[in-house]
Amino acid sequence: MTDHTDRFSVGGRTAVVTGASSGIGRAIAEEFAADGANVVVCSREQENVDPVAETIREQTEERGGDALAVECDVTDREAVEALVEATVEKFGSLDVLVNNAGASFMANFEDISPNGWQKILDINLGGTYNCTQAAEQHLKDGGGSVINVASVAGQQGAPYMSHYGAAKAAVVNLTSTLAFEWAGDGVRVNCIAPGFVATPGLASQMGISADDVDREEVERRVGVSEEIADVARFLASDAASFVVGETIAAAGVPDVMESPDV
Ligand SMILES: CCCCCCC/C=C/C(=O)SCCNC(=O)CCNC(=O)[C@H](O)C(C)(C)COP(=O)(O)OP(=O)(O)OC[C@H]1O[C@@H](n2cnc3c(N)ncnc32)[C@H](O)[C@@H]1OP(=O)(O)O
Ligand SMILES: NC(=O)C1=CN([C@@H]2O[C@H](COP(=O)(O)OP(=O)(O)OC[C@H]3O[C@@H](n4cnc5c(N)ncnc54)[C@H](OP(=O)(O)O)[C@@H]3O)[C@@H](O)[C@H]2O)C=CC1
Repeated sequence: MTDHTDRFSVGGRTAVVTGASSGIGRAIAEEFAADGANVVVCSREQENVDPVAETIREQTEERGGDALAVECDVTDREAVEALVEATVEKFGSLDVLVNNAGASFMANFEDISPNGWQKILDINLGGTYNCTQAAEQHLKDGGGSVINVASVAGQQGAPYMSHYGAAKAAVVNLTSTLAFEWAGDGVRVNCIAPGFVATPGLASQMGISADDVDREEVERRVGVSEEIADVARFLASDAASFVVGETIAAAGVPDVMESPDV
């Protein structure tokens, strides 16, 4: 009989999680490590990821998972290549790549400057391109998996996020296209499209602190990072062996379902 516990596990794998100093990326790294994975956590500032790796090492000592913190701006190709090298040097493989690093600001389309537009495309789409290309050979060597973090804003219109929505829509398309190209090499490429998730990043866009995200909203239609991490762990595990090129929305109950009067 199939051991379902093992099929849902990512234990023993090595995962790189970009943008892991905060929010969703941090939760994914912590969840993978708690399940026995080795995780490489990266962000633009070494001092932001060092405490994450430290906490993970303390919490997962008995499970066998380990953590490495690497400073890496995903828009910097050389830094991304160094990230991949550091991963393989430390852990011997790169089995799972989570392209989570992302950013946005809210603005009317007509107020977005060329630099602002390019910046959002570079982080969200360019970063995914850089990391995935740099990791290619290692992913193919081990029959690995890529998990992109897009957004519901990349699947439908979302006001004041035209730059971000366009970038994330491209990530969704890249997911399904690359899944075709790499399926023959045993690499699965999938994507998660979160709705609103209470993170420091979302709060800063809204001009508030993460603790001030409305509790009632949290229970109703704003998720928490761990709910995205659960989906990521499923996609990285053998339980998702037949899931290829998909974008899974994790966005709670849509507004239209809010008040069914029945
Ligand atoms: C139905 C939809 C449901 C789903 C919705 C999902 C919503 C989720 C969104 C998220 O992704 S939240 C998590 C991501 N985290 C963040 O976005 C972090 C917060 N943002 C930032 O840290 C910054 O804003 C930034 C995006 C990283 C940019 O900062 P940076 O210091 O790198 O660049 P700047 O030099 O400040 O700006 C570059 C360029 O952009 C213009 N710009 C910046 N903010 C605005 C703005 N609010 N309005 C208009 N333009 C803006 C800025 O002016 C610069 O352009 P130039 O002036 O040089 O032309
Ligand atoms: N929160 C939400 O409502 C939603 C989020 N998403 C997506 O989920 C992902 C994570 O978002 P969230 O956790 O909210 O964001 P946060 O802003 O809380 O975290 C973003 C992370 O990315 C890192 N980062 C930013 N720019 C770069 C870069 N150029 N290179 C490397 N790391 C970088 C930040 O670290 P540092 O500052 O230390 O570099 C931080 O660790 C993003 O892709 C976002 O678009 C999608 C839909 C909804």
